[in-house]
Amino acid sequence: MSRTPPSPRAEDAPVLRAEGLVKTHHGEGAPAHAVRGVDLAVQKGEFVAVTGPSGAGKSTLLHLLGGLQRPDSGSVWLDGECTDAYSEARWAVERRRRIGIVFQFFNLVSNLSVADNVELPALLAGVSPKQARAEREELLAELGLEGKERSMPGELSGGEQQRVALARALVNHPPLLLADEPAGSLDSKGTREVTRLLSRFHQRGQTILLVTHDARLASAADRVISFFDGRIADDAALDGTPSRGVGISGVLELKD
Ligand SMILES: Nc1ncnc2c1ncn2[C@@H]1O[C@H](COP(=O)(O)OP(=O)(O)OP(=O)(O)O)[C@@H](O)[C@H]1O
Repeated sequence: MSRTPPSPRAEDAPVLRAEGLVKTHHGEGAPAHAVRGVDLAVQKGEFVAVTGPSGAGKSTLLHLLGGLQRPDSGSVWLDGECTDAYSEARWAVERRRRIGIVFQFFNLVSNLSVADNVELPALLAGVSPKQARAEREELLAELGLEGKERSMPGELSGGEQQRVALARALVNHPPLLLADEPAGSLDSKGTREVTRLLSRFHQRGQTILLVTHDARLASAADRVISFFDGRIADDAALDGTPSRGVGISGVLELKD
């Protein structure tokens, strides 16, 4: 019989916690052991970047943390609450309420205007149309998108579309923002823009977990996790706090 982990609802519980996460993808070829046992806690107000080579399992990890994929084993806690028993519908609700997600290719609804894209998650969460509109206006002004409300996503630059995606992810004031390569399809100007905006939201207290190849983007974080072959190889605060991981060289030695 499987044991349900305890769900302490402590005041100081991490915004996000994962324990023993494992995920293997079964596609056409050999099984891909994308996540091989990950323990992780993200505290309120942290800005964490997960970096690592292509295929290391970074996106899979982010999908597990946001409930977009289910782990084979292990558990995820949101604000101290275990998500093991969450249905798909419950995860969808929690993603609207507690987790904003930004993807590399924006995932905006192409036949909805900028304004409607940003307001949609608020309306789905039961916010009144008046309040959703007010939130949208404030965020679009903050993100330098005034005057673009009636534009369709296809009429915007990549950087602008990513700013709309950021507004949509933040419209319900989620305690946690997850971002999967948010600058992956942008040029260097767009990358600088996204980096600056994430830093600004972080300075205001937004908790962020970001997956990226981009060193500039990772350098905006205050903690960088190196992910290698499905495991955390290194986990270090950028203020000189000693690493808590075994180090990438340690992992390479272990593999040899
Ligand atoms: N849906 C899937 N079906 C089969 N294999 C998958 C699937 N998703 C990911 N994989 C495999 O799992 C491994 C980890 O992929 P993942 O996308 O998590 O890595 P990543 O570190 O995010 O890579 P990248 O930086 O290139 O996006 C890879 O070997 C990938 O091919």
